[in-house]
Amino acid sequence: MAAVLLKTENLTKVFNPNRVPVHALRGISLTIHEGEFVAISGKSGCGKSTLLSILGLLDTPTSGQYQLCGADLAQLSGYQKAALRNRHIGWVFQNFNLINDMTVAENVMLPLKYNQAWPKSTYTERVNKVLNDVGLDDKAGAYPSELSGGQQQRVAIARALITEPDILLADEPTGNLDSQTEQAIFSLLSDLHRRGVTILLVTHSRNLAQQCQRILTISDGTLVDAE
Ligand SMILES: Nc1ncnc2c1ncn2[C@@H]1O[C@H](COP(=O)(O)OP(=O)(O)OP(=O)(O)O)[C@@H](O)[C@H]1O
Repeated sequence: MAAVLLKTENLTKVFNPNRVPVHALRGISLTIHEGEFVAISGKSGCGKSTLLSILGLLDTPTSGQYQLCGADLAQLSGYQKAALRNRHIGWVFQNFNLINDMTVAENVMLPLKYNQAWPKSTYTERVNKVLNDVGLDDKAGAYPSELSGGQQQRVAIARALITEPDILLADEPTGNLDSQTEQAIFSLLSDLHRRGVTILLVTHSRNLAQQCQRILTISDGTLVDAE
């Protein structure tokens, strides 16, 4: 059995607890193992992004337990959580989040500067490798504005992969792309999964979710179905 990468028990998230409370998550318990490709699916507003933000250490739960790579998050300081995030998690967002006045290579290299694990002498080699992995080796010197949406998302995926994270968290990564480019980006994620990357994908698309190994369906902050 593959190792457990992340495990939650009874996670809740309440926004605006002192005004009009919004119960975004109402007790989510799940386990993700190394090597899985899992979709988080459900209607708009059901809590998908809130869950992913907590799993990716961009937000904290109101209550419940969360263990990432064996570490209990409740026991860690903000600094320790940031270190854990840099070491274990790669993020891909719907709107790419590239820095427009940096080249593709500079964007992709950025996470290495916040991660002590990689000596500076290896940066160029690593950038070339991940750009090759996403099929963009000829675009290292281009600026984001010179690329198509699909190419920009490939750059964002390369940037997420450069530190060899244990898990890739993708929040609607194809939400801004046409259907043909959506399928191409999904194929890239599938290919990365076949090469050993663990992926958690938030998607509205039932079609994409059904191409993953497992679907976690959320409704009104609750896990209703695990296929
Ligand atoms: N910062 C916030 N403050 C208050 N309420 C919030 C905040 N963020 C999210 N919510 C609420 O929490 C609920 C879950 O939101 P979330 O963004 O997780 O849903 P989602 O499933 O990702 O939706 P979508 O598919 O539309 O992106 C919604 O009711 C939303 O309005």
